[in-house]
Amino acid sequence: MNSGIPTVDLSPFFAEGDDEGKRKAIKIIGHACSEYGFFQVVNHGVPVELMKRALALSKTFFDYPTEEKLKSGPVPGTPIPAGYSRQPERSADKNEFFMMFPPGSSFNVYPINPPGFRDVLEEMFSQFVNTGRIIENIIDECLGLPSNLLTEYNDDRKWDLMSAFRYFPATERENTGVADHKDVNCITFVFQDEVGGLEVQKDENWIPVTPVEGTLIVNVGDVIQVLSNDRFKSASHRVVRQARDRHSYAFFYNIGGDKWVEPLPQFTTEIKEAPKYKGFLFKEYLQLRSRNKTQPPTRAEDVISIKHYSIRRQ
Ligand SMILES: O=C(O)CCC(=O)C(=O)O
Ligand SMILES: [Fe+2]
Repeated sequence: MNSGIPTVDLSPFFAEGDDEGKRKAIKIIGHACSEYGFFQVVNHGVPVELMKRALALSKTFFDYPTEEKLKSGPVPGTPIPAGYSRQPERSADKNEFFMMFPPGSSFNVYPINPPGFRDVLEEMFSQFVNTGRIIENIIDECLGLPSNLLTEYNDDRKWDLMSAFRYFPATERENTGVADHKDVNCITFVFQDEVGGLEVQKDENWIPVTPVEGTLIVNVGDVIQVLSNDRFKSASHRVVRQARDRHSYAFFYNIGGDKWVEPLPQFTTEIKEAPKYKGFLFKEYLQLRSRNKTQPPTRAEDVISIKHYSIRRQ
């Protein structure tokens, strides 16, 4: 099925010896990351049955009355809203979500019902971390970096997070599920139910990503764009609401907040190219980005994106 973005079979990375298969996959992913910033994967290691179960359980959860869902709302005073939340009324984004940090994190809040939801969420989280490592190694290869460079740099898994989303049906006047944005993190995984609605911007066009069961959508975020000095792009994407409720999961393979992010020497000094970004502390960027939501600027040009750090040349 033509879903609009390239599809890659990751099975060679789970078997010994298929070097030809690996080379092929690396070639498609390298091309996809520079042209689209997005691709999708099959045979990615996350069990398809687990993904289906996760969607079924989150649908059950989001169908509960609000007061029931709010029992697993964020603990007051925690810096990040783990558990169940709904986008603020004035936000353009119209969705509710359940967010978690790595299993064992003291921020996490889990609902008692539906039974099994917590186990499935925790299992999904660990599976995503494994697939994240594989993609990270592939990105090293695609970019011609020493193997393990990204894994050694990205050695703090505490900042990873996963969300289950429910988007409300479009109305006659509004259809924004998530307004267009670029992800801040390293690598994002998304899967959506059969309703669909995710769209990726390429050049001036919005490409709808057709839902295919068991497929994971992968995109590179701003961190990879900066490290690669724009070799790989963090693409704008959005969710357009449909006639029916739409459910999805997103996993954000992040980096530690204390990491310094700047173009790697392999793409600057070593090849005598100018850096396109100044360096920054990751958590400072996260803070600026979260302000876009908590105190939305009135002028569109004041919304913070990775351009905030770009070095403009005459
Ligand atoms: O729900 C989705 O399909 C994607 C959500 C998304 O882009 C995000 O949360 O950054
Ligand atoms: Fe996103």
